[in-house]
Amino acid sequence: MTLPAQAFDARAAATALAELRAIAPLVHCLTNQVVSNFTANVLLAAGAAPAMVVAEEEAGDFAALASALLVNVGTLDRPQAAAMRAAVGAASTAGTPWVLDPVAVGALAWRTAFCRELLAFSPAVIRGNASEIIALAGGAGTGRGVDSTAQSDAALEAARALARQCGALVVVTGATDYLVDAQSARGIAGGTPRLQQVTGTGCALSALVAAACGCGAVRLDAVAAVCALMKLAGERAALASRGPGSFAVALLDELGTLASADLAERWCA
Ligand SMILES: Nc1ncnc2c1ncn2[C@@H]1O[C@H](COP(=O)(O)OP(=O)(O)O)[C@@H](O)[C@H]1O
Ligand SMILES: Cc1ncsc1CCOP(=O)(O)O
Ligand SMILES: [Mg+2]
Repeated sequence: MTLPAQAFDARAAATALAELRAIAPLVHCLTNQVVSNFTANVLLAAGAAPAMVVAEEEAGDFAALASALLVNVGTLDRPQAAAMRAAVGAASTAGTPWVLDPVAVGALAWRTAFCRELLAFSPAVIRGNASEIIALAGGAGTGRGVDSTAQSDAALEAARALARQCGALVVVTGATDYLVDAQSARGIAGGTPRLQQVTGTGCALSALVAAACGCGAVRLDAVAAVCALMKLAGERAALASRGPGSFAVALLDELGTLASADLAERWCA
């Protein structure tokens, strides 16, 4: 069975993006070594404030005072796992919303068990590619390292099961991004395959999702806003660049300069 997906509310998303830029949420990032700098720059470009506070001794304190927390297991090791446990525990106690990016879950047993352990601490959002979401929900791992071998619509049922299991909003990205909760699914089509040719766009999007969660009550519109923002910035950057290097630079420029009203213009009929 395939879940029917509704269109997202692009006008409400435009409003939510303007609010995010006004609030400039402080995002505590526990992320992987590959994408740390790029993630910080994406958050800054979009109007949020990044901070990578990584020591186990400090991660809990900072998670308690940040607007939101990102946990990304891309280059997970023992010290980082300890810092993540401290941060997620403190975030739960303090009411800081946190986002899980289950990079390469399904491909590797230790990180798969670790992410499943963290689900008990109620992430606000889980953002992953289709293979990761299918595997985290208990299906067979179909990924190729950090990349998906499945289309995002193939993960809709898994996303629904995961949302029901842990109460999170589940975001499955791909040619169409889907926002799935226990009751509904919303789709955002667009973007460009070029987004897959620069490492860290998915990871940076998860950080933007955390920023969206750090703007008050977790709202579907705010998460949709940052997904749409990445897609539209990618479309524009593809037109303004001549390869992966200039695309990455152009993407940051577009994330910073795109007007919130542009989201409504792009996706409203
Ligand atoms: N085929 C595609 N066409 C358009 N946009 C895509 C495509 N694949 C991925 N994206 C976009 O690239 C970004 C990263 O998504 P994805 O590649 O699924 O994550 P990950 O890097 O975690 O595997 C998202 O903004 C997503 O919408
Ligand atoms: C290449 C790589 N290896 C471990 S984490 C990572 C970055 C993955 O980034 P993304 O999932 O956003 O493409
Ligand atoms: Mg990727």
